[in-house]
Amino acid sequence: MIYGNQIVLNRGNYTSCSINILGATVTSWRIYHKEQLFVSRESHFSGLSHIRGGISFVFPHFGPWCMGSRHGFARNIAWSLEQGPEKLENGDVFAMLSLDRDDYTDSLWNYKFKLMYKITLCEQKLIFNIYVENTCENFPFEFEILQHSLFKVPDVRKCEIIGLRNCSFKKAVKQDETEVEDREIVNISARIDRIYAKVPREITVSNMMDGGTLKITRKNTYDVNLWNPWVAETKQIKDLGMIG
Ligand SMILES: O=P(O)(O)OC[C@H]1O[C@H](O)[C@H](O)[C@@H](O)[C@@H]1O
Repeated sequence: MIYGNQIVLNRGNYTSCSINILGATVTSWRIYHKEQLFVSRESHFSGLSHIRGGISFVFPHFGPWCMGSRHGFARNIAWSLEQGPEKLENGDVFAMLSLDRDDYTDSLWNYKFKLMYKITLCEQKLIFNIYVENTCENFPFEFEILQHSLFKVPDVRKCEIIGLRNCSFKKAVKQDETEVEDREIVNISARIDRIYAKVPREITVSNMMDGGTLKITRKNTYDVNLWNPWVAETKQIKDLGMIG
């Protein structure tokens, strides 16, 4: 179903996923009624800036960018609905969105590209397929991509992240220094902003909604960004709605 800018994948049994065409941002993922994602109530949905929360699509650059705003342009502009929402025989529902170069993206990053983003809602799983096409082979380009995901959890201090042991990481503020994670279980009890490199294909996060464990499995991506702004930084991010 499509409601204005929202594409809704409905699998029945109170399991659904909403995608806003602004940035192809996944703004809701409910499993049996329970919301799994955090989206700020103060978020702009007007296109003035990216949607604060959910799963946003970072492309073609991660972090501060000399060509444009932080984390690139893909999360700030409207994507097109290419296909769907469509139900598969097994009951899963998918939608395919796309983003093509245009004069605006040329003005920031002059490469001919097309992104295709397929989101499939399964019973207790979301599957993402990302395709990046260079539509002008004479001009190869490099890019960075990230699904910047903000999860809703009852108490982040109780979440246990497994799978990062022995991975090297850089702190976002000290990009030149590399350290190595020595913990089997990583907890979050203060501000954290790290980029882990060469992370194994699967990581898990326990004590998510209803005490469940989230398994994140990736293919052809190697780095993981772990960010929690904690109290002080949270107050500085105006559209998080935690001022005061
Ligand atoms: O405020 P944003 O541009 O959405 O960035 C939010 C965060 O994104 C990533 O997680 C970076 O590692 C952080 O340094 C940054 O604060």
